[in-house]
Amino acid sequence: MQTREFFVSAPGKVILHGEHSVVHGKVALAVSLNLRTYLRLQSTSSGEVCINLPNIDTFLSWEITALQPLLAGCKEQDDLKELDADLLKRLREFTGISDDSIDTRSMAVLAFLYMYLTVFAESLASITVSVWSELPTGAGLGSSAAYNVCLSAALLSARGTISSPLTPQQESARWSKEEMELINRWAFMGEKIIHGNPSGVDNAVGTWGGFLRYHAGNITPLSWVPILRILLTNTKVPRSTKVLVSGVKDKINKFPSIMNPVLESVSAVSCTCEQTLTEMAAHRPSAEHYDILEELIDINQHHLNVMGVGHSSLDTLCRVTLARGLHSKLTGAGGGGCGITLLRPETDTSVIQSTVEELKACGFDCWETSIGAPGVQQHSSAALSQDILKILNSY
Ligand SMILES: Nc1ncnc2c1ncn2[C@@H]1O[C@H](COP(=O)(O)OP(=O)(O)OP(=O)(O)O)[C@@H](O)[C@H]1O
Ligand SMILES: C[C@@](O)(CCO)CC(=O)[O-]
Ligand SMILES: [Mg+2]
Repeated sequence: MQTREFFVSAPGKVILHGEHSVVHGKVALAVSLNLRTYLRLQSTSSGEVCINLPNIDTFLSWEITALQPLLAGCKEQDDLKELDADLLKRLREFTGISDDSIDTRSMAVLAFLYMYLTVFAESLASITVSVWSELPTGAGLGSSAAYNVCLSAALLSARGTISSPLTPQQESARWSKEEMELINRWAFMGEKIIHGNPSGVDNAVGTWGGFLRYHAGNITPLSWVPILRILLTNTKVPRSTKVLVSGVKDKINKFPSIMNPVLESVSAVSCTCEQTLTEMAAHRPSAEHYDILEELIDINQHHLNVMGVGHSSLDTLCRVTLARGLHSKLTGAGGGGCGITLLRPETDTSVIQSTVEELKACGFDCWETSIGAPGVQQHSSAALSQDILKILNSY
């Protein structure tokens, strides 16, 4: 390992349509956000692996010699489809993290240690990894995926499995298509640890960035989309993607003939939305196009409520925005967390301001966001803001 210091970042995401249904093989539309997770990796000579996660107040280190026995009997990870269940079991015993834990810190530590051990299986390296994010943790904006994509890119580069694409002249650089595919596949392993049964859409957006259609593992970038204005609201109600995803699965198993048509209908919403966006990009976006997008948002929000992933805070968001003619739905796993509101080009600034004020008065965070940010990148320290550097360099 030659790397002495290494910076990477990956974006969060919003799902426009298809959350939960996408776990069951249906179509989703998702887009990257301008909020990112940043990671600094340093090679050290301490004989330890250290992880600093200031967002979740977690600072831990382990002796490499204590971790080495966990790898005994480990198989080579070539297909990256399934987790190594025996290694995960040993890791859970080692860390004292139970199978049913959804604790924020435990999940982050388990995902890190699993990825570290499997990437560096041949020779465990002495490194310090620090991660800090602009994304709210566990709020539906893909914080887990951005975390896993950063870990995957940094660990694979430090190990030499993929290149370090940054040249001395560059501030930011991206990996080749093949390398990004590998980053995405390893990040998916981390998502499996944190989510239980992820579809892969979140790590795909974190890796590739931009606007994507995701269907049963197939990723199609959508380059022909109009510029959409979106208001993001964080209800600040905590929830766990893992619990919500498993709740939907239970409902499908209990009422297959009722739930399967709902999933199918959400898939049709995604496809109709994609068709409408393509038309909007090809011609001038019209009021009728926006009417369709708004109706699709309403239909999907009702479906998500049927799946059991709504929350009274999200009902409040929908009610407050609808009183001003704006349409909202939850985004990500739901159960609280974040919602999106579509702004029409003609929506008056005063309407947006009063909506934001009323939502803030409900105790929510609310801001107009910008979408379509680049996917995972390597950075020079000069590319990062002083604030971010200060946080990452303080460990
Ligand atoms: N900045 C971070 N530092 C450490 N751990 C993080 C960070 N961001 C996310 N995580 C890990 O990811 C978990 C949150 O994942 P979860 O999937 O529940 O929410 P999300 O990814 O924000 O939302 P969604 O999956 O609905 O988009 C946290 O509990 C923590 O384990
Ligand atoms: C709820 C879900 O559909 C999206 C979470 O952002 C889960 C997944 O796709 O893995
Ligand atoms: Mg997540």
